[in-house]
Amino acid sequence: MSTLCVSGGRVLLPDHDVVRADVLVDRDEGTILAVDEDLDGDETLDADGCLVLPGLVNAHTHAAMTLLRGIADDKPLDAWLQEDIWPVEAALTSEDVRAGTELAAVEMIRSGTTAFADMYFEVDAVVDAVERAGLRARVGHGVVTVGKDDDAAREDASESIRAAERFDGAADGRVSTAFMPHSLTTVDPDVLREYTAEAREAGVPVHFHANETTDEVDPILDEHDERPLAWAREQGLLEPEDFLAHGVHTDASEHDLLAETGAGVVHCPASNMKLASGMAPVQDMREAGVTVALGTDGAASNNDLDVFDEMRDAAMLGKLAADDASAVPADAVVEMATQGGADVLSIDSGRIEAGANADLAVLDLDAAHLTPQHDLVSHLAYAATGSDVRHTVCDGQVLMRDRELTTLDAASVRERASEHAQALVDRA
Ligand SMILES: N[C@@H](CCSC[C@H]1O[C@@H](n2cnc3c(=O)[nH]cnc32)[C@H](O)[C@@H]1O)C(=O)O
Ligand SMILES: [Zn+2]
Repeated sequence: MSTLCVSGGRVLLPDHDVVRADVLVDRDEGTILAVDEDLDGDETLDADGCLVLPGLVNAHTHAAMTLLRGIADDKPLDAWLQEDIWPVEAALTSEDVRAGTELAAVEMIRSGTTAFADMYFEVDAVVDAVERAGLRARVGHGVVTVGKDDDAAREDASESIRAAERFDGAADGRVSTAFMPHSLTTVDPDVLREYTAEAREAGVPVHFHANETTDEVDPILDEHDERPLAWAREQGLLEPEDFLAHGVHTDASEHDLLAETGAGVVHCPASNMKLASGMAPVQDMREAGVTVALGTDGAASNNDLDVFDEMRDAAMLGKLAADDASAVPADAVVEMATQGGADVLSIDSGRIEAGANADLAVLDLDAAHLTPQHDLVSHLAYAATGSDVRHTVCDGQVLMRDRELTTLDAASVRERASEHAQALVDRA
C-alpha cells in the first residue's frame, strides 16, 4: 500500500468540529485510512497553517460553457438561452467541449472542487477531460427536443441513454452517469416518460432542470392543473438518486414530495440571481428534510466555477428569501457544498472520516481576509475564496500541490480554450 499524509493542519470533521490532526490516505484505494495526531505516510502534503476540508462538490454545471463565459450577460433565462446560448452551442464541436471542460477542470481544481455533475454534450470528450484531470464527476448528455421532429427528439434521448450506459464507471470508477433531460418544458412529455423508463432499466439516475423560472411552472400548472414536481413524479421522475437543478419556484407540497422520495435539489444561487430567476426557498426545503446541494450552473450564467462564492451567495440569498438573518447559516452552506453534494451525486465523499473517498481541499489560512480565526466554518462560508486553496486531492491523488497543478498544464489548457472560444464565436 502506498500512503499520503496530509499533515500539520486543522481538520474539518463531519460534525463541523475543527481539530488539529493529520489525514492519512491510501493512494491505491483512494480512501481515507485515519484522522489522528502524529500520522506518517510515504508522501507528505504540508498543511501547516491550513484547514483541511472535504473537496467541494459542484453538483450542477455545464463545464464546457467556460468557453461561453462573458458572451452574453444581463438577460433573462429564456431570451438568453434562445437568442444567445443555443445558437452558439449549435456550432460547438467535440474538440471545443474537450477544451472547455479542461478549462473548467483547471478552475475547479484550483478552487478546491473535487467532484461535479455535468450536463452537456459530446460526453466522450467530457469523460476524457475528467479522466486526464483526475476529478470525479457524474456526467450526461443533455436532451432538448424543442424544435425537433419526433425522430430527432428520440435520437437525442437515445444518445443520452447510450452515453449513460457507456461511461458509467469510467476513469477507474471516478465517472458515473445519469440520463439528463434538460427540463420539464424543453423535452416532449412522451419522450420524457419513455426514456426515463429506459434509464430505470439501465440503472442510471435522472438529472434535469426544474422550477427554475415561473415561465416553466405556469405552463405545467395551466395544462395539467398540478405542480411541476407532482407532474414529474407521474412521469417516473424523482427516484431516490435523481436530482434536479434549481427548484426556485417550489411550494411546500413539492418540498414534502422531494423529502419523501429522497430526490435531491441543487441550489444555484448565483445563476438564479444573475438571470433574475428568483429566490429558492432553501430554508424551507431544508426544514422539510430535502437534501440540498450547491451548483454553479454553467460559467456563462455565474460567471465562474468557484463553490466558495456559491456558499456565500447561498447564505446571503437564503436570508433574503426567508426574510430572516438566521436562515441558511454558515454551517448549512458548508454542509450543502460537501456532504449534501456527495449525497446528491451518490458518492462516498464530502466527509473526512476513515473509509470515505480521499477527496480533500487544503485551504491556506495565512491571509488578511482570514484573520482572526474565531470560527473557521464562518470563514468557509463568508470570507474564504477559491484562490485560498493550496492543495487539492481527489481519489487519493494530489491534483494540485502548492498551487501547481499536477495533472493538467494550466497554461496550455487556458491557451487552447481561448483559441477554441475565439474560433467558435467567429464561426457562430
Ligand atoms: N442536446 C442539447 C444540449 C443540452 S445540454 C444542457 C443545456 O443547458 C443549458 N443551460 C445552461 N444554464 C442553464 C440554466 O440555468 N437553465 C436551463 N438551461 C441552462 C446549456 O446552455 C445547454 O444548452 C442540445 O442539443 O441543445
Ligand atoms: Zn443548468
